[in-house]
Amino acid sequence: MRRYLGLWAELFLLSLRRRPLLTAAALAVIVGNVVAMAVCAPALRATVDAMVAGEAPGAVTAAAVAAVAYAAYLVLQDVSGLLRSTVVDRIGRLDLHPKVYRDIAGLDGIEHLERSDFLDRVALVRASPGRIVAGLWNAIMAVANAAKLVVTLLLLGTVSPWLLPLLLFAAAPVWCDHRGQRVVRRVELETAEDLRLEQHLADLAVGAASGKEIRVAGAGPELVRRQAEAWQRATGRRVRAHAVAATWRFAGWLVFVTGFIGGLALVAYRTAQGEGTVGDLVLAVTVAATLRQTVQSTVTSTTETAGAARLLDSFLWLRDYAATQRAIASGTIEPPPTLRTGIVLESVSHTYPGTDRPALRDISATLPAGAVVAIVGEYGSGKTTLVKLLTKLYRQDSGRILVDCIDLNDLSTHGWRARTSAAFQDFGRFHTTFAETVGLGDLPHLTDRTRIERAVREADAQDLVAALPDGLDTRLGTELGGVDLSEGQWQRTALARASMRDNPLLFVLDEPTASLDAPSEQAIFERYMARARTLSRATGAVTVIVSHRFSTVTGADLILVLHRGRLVESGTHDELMALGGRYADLYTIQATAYAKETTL
Ligand SMILES: Nc1ncnc2c1ncn2[C@@H]1O[C@H](COP(=O)(O)OP(=O)(O)OP(=O)(O)O)[C@@H](O)[C@H]1O
Repeated sequence: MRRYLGLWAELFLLSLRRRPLLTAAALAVIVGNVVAMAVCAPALRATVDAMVAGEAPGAVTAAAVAAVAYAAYLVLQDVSGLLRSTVVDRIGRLDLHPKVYRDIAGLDGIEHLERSDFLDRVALVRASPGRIVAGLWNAIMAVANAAKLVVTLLLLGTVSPWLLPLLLFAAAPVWCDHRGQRVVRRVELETAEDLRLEQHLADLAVGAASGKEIRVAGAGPELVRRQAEAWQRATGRRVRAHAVAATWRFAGWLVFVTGFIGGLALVAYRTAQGEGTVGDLVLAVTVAATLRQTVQSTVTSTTETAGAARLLDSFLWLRDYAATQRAIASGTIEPPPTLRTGIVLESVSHTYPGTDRPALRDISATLPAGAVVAIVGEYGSGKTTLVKLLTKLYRQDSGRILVDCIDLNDLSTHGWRARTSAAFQDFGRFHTTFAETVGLGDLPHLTDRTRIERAVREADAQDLVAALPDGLDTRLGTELGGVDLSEGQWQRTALARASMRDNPLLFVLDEPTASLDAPSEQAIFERYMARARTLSRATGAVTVIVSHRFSTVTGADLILVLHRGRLVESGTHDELMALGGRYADLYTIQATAYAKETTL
């Protein structure tokens, strides 16, 4: 609870700082609403008593006060809702959420993007913009409603202490409503899976991604039948649950009406006996009539405040996570202008969070300055993991990575990234203009046409650009009215993006040609080998190429062979072939298979 109070205090100060007028107005309206309610019923009683006593001026004044208070109560009630939703929306969407996104996007590593507990929480927080701030205002409303309840009880007490049990009768509809809602919520939870299934089947049946397969297989009608079945199962149970809730609500109202009539009969009896005034009777009727509403609002605002706990927990967890990561993430040393020694791996091991098996075990190797280093190995052998460590997307569990004798952990992440270029196998598809999608590879040169055109040439993508309707200015991505590209064409945009920086110290190509045909792949590799030589002369850059196809990397200066997370062999192509070990075996198998393919 202390953490929530801390968060609410912080949100309240944020609201006051960012929207001072709106926040103050919302608070003033809430307080005004409580005051108007406290004034209205006693003013009505005074009006009736003055009329009965024949005091016309007093009756008129009291009636005017009652009318103004009642009008103010109604107007402020409406305005309060409006102001609260405005402040919640503005602070939630414009101030709080962008801050959370900045915090998350600003994290150095990508561990969080591959953790399901993190992604679940992000999804929850994203789906509820404003609900975190609404939690604060629900808490304020819970306090205001409790104040209204106290006022109501005080007023009833002034008529007769016997009216105080009316609170219990007023609580009956709220309790019954709660019971009914519990049934609805339980059934909603139990049927959520059926509805998710229904949604999934609907997406499959009409979605573009699966459209071809569904049509060829003729599975459409079957999918629709299963979708309808899931829908009926879920909605049938939900309708029945709502009927049960309605019965509970009716029973609650019956109890309240019984108590209400009893209470009024009591006050009427006392008035007839001369123990109270007619004004008391009017006050009792007025206050008792609003009592249920007040109890209901108090319970609703309290329940909503408590109900937001899961969301608040997720939000606080994300913030803590971001703060912890920021605290450990970055070093401060700027990378050297050029590499002299290179990159040295000393007994590097890494296990992904939530897994038991190390993805890399005890890797020691030297990646000399200016060298082209190929990392080869079978699926899941740890190639990409090694690349993720070199680009500081993850931090190794043990061992050291030295860049010209400086520990990579001590290098400024921002500085190291500014001197790193990379094309990954799971490349991004940015739906913007072709020029921008390439220019994003080096943000300070986002609009530098000469550089973009050069990067396009390096990725051998000139023919692709020439075929686009507006050349470099063509918008990509059909959702935004642009052009869609094939897998291989998207991959070329990623390669061009990775070619934007002209002075990297580390140049990574992680399966950069997996979506390209064999001749394009060969041409690209030759081009990037040449680029690596140029970079090597300019900055001593290390070029790391990850590939499954051994034939493409035979020209590398050093080949590292990984197997189940271990470095099992290293050397040049000739050395490894002479060794006759794992590399030689796999190379021969691939070369034979390729030769068969080409002679068929
Ligand atoms: N984010 C992650 N969380 C947990 N385990 C992971 C994660 N990424 C990779 N792994 C596991 O680590 C091991 C090495 O994966 P890695 O992606 O480095 O292999 P790879 O050699 O690049 O494979 P591929 O050739 O298929 O790309 C695999 O067993 C993989 O399942």
